[in-house]
Amino acid sequence: MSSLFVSHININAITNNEFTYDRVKNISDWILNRVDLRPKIAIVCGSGLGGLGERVQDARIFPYEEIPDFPRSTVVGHKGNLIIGKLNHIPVICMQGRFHSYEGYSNALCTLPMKVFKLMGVQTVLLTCAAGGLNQSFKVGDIMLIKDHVAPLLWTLQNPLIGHNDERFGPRFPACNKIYKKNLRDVFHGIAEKKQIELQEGVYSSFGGPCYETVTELRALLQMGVDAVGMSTANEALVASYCGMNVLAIALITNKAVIDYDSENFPFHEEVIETANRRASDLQELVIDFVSKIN
Ligand SMILES: O=P(O)(O)O[C@@H]1C[C@H](O)[C@@H](CO)O1
Ligand SMILES: Nc1nc2[nH]cnc2c(=O)[nH]1
Repeated sequence: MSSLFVSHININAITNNEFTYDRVKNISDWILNRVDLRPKIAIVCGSGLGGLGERVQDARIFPYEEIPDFPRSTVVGHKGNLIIGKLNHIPVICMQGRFHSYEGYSNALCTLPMKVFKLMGVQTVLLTCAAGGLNQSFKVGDIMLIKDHVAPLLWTLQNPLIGHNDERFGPRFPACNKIYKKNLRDVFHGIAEKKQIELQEGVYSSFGGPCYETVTELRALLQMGVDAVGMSTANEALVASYCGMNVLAIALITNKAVIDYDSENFPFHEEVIETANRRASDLQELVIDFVSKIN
């Protein structure tokens, strides 16, 4: 049996037909029956950013493999734990590791946790990710608030909302011009200013991976106004917003996207993890303050 196997669920199912309301409710009830806390804030830790999970106090830790119908994490830098506890006395649910389409999961499966959060009563989802910096004024280690996305996979049958639509999750035709909430970005800017941590804001683009981009792809994205590139987050933001939850998304610029055909530089995952580890503590401090502010 493959380690990717998830009981009953076809991990390659392109449409969300596999993820009925009852099935998602079953997962959410399984979790709620094991904890007293009722978090209103969910946090997803991106590549190398799982250290935030270790800051959660009074933590109940559920390895993904224990949760019924939940996918497994297979990527270095993604531990694969769902953690429920408190950050600065505020109840939170934290994913120490996310799911990517390059792991062999459909986007419908990658975004299943957003629907679980919705049924658990979560109101705000804070997504973090590692990304390559395309904006030439960005430096490795910069923290960028995502204000919008360009996600070609979501233009295809890999859109996680394709399939049956259950209005208890959200509308058939969701608007996408206000996915990343401005009021939450404003709060986050205020916190960063107080802590004197420089913050960028920009457009994130995500691809399925696992390969990084070609020079020409990156140049085209630059022309479209993209500031950073990754392999996740846009799908989760879409589904969280569709489910009526507020979204704040943060990309850590872990490497420079190479837009020079003759450059000897190239992106690699160890650099991504190393930068994430180096900048983890600033990001954690910002997130912990943010959680207290919006609760
Ligand atoms: O899970 P995120 O989006 O933070 O991780 C990015 C995308 C790939 O998983 C990995 C590539 O280095 O980093
Ligand atoms: N697609 C993509 N994902 C990343 N994740 C971290 N860095 C990068 C990058 O340069 N490109």
